[in-house]
Amino acid sequence: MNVKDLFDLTGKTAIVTGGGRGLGEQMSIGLAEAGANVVVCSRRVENCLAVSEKIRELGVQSLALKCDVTNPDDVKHVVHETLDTFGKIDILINNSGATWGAPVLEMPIEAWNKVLNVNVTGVFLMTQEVGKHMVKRKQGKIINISSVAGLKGSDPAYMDTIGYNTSKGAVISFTRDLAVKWGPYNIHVNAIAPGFFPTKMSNVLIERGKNHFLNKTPLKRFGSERDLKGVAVFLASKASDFMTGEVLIVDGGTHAM
Ligand SMILES: NC(=O)c1ccc[n+]([C@@H]2O[C@H](COP(=O)([O-])OP(=O)(O)OC[C@H]3O[C@@H](n4cnc5c(N)ncnc54)[C@H](O)[C@@H]3O)[C@@H](O)[C@H]2O)c1
Ligand SMILES: O=C(O)[C@H](O)[C@@H](O)[C@H](O)[C@H](O)CO
Repeated sequence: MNVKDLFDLTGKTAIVTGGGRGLGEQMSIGLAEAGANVVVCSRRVENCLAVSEKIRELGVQSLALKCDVTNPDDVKHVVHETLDTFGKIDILINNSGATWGAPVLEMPIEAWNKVLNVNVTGVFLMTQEVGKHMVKRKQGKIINISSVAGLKGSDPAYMDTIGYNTSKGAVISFTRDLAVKWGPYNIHVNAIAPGFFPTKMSNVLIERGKNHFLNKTPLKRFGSERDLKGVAVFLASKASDFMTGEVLIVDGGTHAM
């Protein structure tokens, strides 16, 4: 198969959670540029509508749906609407995420539960619902957004995020175990561990420790809009058909240091 065909997503259907802004928006656009129809969902449907509009301008179809990934009814609704409109789901990107900064001894249980709920339970709920369809069809690509923070501890002067780091480590364990369980169903489950990308979530950290983080990044810059979408397209496409249970680190070399 020609390499361009390996990366082609024409006719595929993708769901991206938290697709209304930040990295989710960038990856949604990337999948659409590669030919996929994309369902953009998030808590705020206004953001999703704007991203859907951009996607339709690329000549593919898009739906914008409200979805809190911690709410099983919302998750079911997204899967139902997607199947109703497109008849199948080929790709799921579990991108929604939340964080909370507090020293361990001061971390409120409510914040801990919220972070774990969105970042871990949300990934589970969405995967379970989409998986019912993918397992039956014996086809699927699931991409979970972890973080470099899930692979190592962070400097508390800049990132005191015990719940976040824990949740992103859990996303990697979830990815590996599910890859083993669903490999026989021809479902590929991989994770991406991004380093620092300026978004609403990370801007406060970047303001606090720009030089600190740049010093810890061999490529001496933060991730940009073009740095993640190609990786997402790769993991969503035939080009990665012999990969599952893998974590791709996209961090300018931070983890290598
Ligand atoms: N920006 C970075 O440097 C960086 C690095 C590593 C990993 N990540 C991860 O990338 C993902 C996207 O983050 P981002 O940087 O674009 O930040 P962001 O805050 O712009 O995006 C987070 C998205 O998650 C959605 N979300 C939050 N709670 C939700 C819920 N309960 N239900 C549904 N959607 C919900 C938000 O609406 C938003 O669309 C997150 O999982 C984050 O942990 C980001
Ligand atoms: O939002 C995130 O997940 C952060 O950007 C982390 O991934 C940092 O890059 C890392 O922890 C630096 O030490």
